[in-house]
Amino acid sequence: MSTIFECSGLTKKFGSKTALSDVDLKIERGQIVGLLGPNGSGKSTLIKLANELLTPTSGQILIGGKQPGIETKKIVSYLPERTYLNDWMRVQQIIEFFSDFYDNFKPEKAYDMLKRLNISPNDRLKTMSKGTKEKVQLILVMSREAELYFLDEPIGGVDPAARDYILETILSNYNENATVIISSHLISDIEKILDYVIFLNQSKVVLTSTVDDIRDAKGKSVDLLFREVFKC
Ligand SMILES: Nc1ncnc2c1ncn2[C@@H]1O[C@H](COP(=O)(O)OP(=O)(O)OP(=O)(O)O)[C@@H](O)[C@H]1O
Repeated sequence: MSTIFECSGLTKKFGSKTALSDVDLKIERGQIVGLLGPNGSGKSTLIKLANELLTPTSGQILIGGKQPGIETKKIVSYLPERTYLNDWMRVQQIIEFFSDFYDNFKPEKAYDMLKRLNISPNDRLKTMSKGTKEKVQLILVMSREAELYFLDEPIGGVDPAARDYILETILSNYNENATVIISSHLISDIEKILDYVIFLNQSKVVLTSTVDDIRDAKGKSVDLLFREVFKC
């Protein structure tokens, strides 16, 4: 295994507020990683720093051995917490746009996943429900053959019955050497697909573990451990 993402001494302050404090992490290739923590713990800040939407106050990030920049954007596919797509566009037009923009975007994958989730490529985003829009955005992000995927709260608006199916459909399409980092509050829904978890609390990493270790050594589900660690 080789490292796809690492950060050392990573700190982000907004004025007097510290959103991330001296975070050291190393994430290997070929894993699905849950970035978990209560509201305001720093999950989105970490993901935004990795995608250059923010710059660190101090510390360093390396993606595939390189600092975030043009080269890392080629290998990273990012689903932000808020939509950035023009919602008057039809899904088909967005797929054309992504095909032009990203060398590693595979339109056939996008059309296949849309079909499996019963979404018409002819529909405009603005006519879709919140959950369907989320599905479309996730499909677009996962249709790139990236080395690292960042999914910031990917299925919050999707109904519980559809979540498993979406996670399976989307993950069945991704290359097993790639790494997926998912931030989510829906731990019981996503934990079945996770290999590794990072717990953040109040801007710091409080636990990193393989999911197998949590289940075997601690005899707990990730959801139960999360509830214990973050009990109010
Ligand atoms: N642009 C900003 N200006 C000021 N403070 C910010 C900004 N962005 C984030 N913060 C603060 O940094 C901290 C971490 O925020 P972040 O959005 O990373 O948390 P999160 O773990 O993603 O939370 P949630 O689960 O609610 O999405 C919070 O206290 C938040 O208020």
